[in-house]
Amino acid sequence: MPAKTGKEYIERLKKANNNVYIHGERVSDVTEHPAFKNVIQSMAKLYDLQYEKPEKMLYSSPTTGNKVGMTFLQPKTIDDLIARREAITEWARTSGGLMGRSPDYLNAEVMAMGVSNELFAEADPMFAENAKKYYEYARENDISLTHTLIHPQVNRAKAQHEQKDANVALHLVEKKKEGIIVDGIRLLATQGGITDEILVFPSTVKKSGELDDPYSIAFAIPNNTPGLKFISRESFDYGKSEWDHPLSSRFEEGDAIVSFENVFVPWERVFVCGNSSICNRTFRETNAVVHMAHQVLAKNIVKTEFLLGLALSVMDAIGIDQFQHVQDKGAEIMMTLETMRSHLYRAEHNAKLDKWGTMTPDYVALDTARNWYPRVYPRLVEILRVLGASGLMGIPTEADFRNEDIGAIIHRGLQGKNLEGYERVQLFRLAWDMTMSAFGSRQMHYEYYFFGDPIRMGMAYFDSYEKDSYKEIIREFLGKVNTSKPSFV
Ligand SMILES: Cc1cc2nc3c(=O)[nH]c(=O)nc-3n(C[C@H](O)[C@H](O)[C@H](O)COP(=O)(O)OP(=O)(O)OC[C@H]3O[C@@H](n4cnc5c(N)ncnc54)[C@H](O)[C@@H]3O)c2cc1C
Repeated sequence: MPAKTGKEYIERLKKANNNVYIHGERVSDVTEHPAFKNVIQSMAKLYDLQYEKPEKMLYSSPTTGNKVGMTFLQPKTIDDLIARREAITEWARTSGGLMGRSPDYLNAEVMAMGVSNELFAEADPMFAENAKKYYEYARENDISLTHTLIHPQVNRAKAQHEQKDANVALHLVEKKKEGIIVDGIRLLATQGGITDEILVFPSTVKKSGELDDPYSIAFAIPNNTPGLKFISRESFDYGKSEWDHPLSSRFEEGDAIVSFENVFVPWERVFVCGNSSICNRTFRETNAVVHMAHQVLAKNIVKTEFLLGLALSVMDAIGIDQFQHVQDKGAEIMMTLETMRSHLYRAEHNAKLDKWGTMTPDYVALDTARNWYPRVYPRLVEILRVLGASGLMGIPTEADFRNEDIGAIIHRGLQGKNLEGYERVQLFRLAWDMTMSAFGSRQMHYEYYFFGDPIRMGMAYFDSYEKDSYKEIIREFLGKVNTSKPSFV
């Protein structure tokens, strides 16, 4: 099957009738429900874009010759890497980088695990074959994916097997002839229920010991598998117009708790079965984390461009761009953007073929970028908030502008240096939705926790960083100091 269109994406969701709950109710059709229908339209536009720009968004499948999504490509050259990133960028631009879980993120994971599947074979060659076949299946059917990596936050001081109710977290219940039975809760599936399938994988950061083997599983199943429930948090899409809520009304992806009640997973969909050692190494040894970080960096560059454009427009609108601290804050965003671009350039141009023949970006560049952005993004949001000041609260709605009594008053009273009131408020509503609305606050939280807990990610970064050569510089420097050690020390 060739890459899907937006219409096909929506039809599949309707047909699947995933078990989604929100605001205390079972959703009968996510494609029509106010909490999901708008983001589903945005997702559909991504799939349509594949056919609007086929030269950029599609390539010929190596197995069927069908035109499949470029974001599934196994890059074999630096040009391939760049082509895949350009497709990622094209998708990200449709939302200013605000759809964090557009399908390319998990397409990169599925690709990497599918082609670098040796690790899964350590337990049984069948698991490696499963990963390979799943990549082909996802690519050929343009499967949209959600994923869940985290155990519930019960008691973080204890391993899963030590929890007072050790059956809360998703765990292996039984191995059967045809597959496995799993039961329990996993967090937190962004786009849960508005995608075709779910990937269950270990955390990218947290490591487990052998006693947590029953919790150490990886598999992929359709989102309408019996026993699977997506329990969504309340929606931040309040059904407002695009003028009022320019981001929340289109890009509110939703986050869901995922409940598995004795769910059956056929063996052909299992990649890791009760093996903490393999789980601990999955993301790094398959290079999945590298290809996912490449997608994330490309997306975050688009997001930073969007934020910079917004900050500069706010400066223009209220005539603050000549003030020193305002320029300095603008420079901070610019330097962030340029640093991210440098990481991307280094990642792509220092890429090397891995042992499976995949052109793999420079991991140090990407690891640095993925550790750094969660730290800097809250600052970028703060800058926009500080520059916007009262303008982020003086934001009447579109309906106010249409009201005969007050429309003309606010149109005049809220004019800017270069904009009329209606246009200035529209701009500031965008800045508010990016920073302070429920949607904007979630974006900040999301970026902070995107790849895992930044504190533990930072510890892992510190641990894996090559340090000896730097200590050697100091040893050598001190060794050249012209002195002689006293005989008594
Ligand atoms: C908006 C949003 C969307 C998300 N979407 C997804 C998704 O689509 N799929 C998915 O799988 N996950 C998703 N997540 C979850 C995300 O992966 C986690 O939030 C992240 O990995 C951190 O884990 P946690 O939330 O369990 O935090 P916890 O591990 O519970 O940490 C809570 C706090 O305690 C501290 N802490 C806990 N344990 C330790 C320790 N051992 N050492 C030091 N400090 C510790 C942390 O530093 C942190 O400050 C999402 C999260 C958010 C906020």
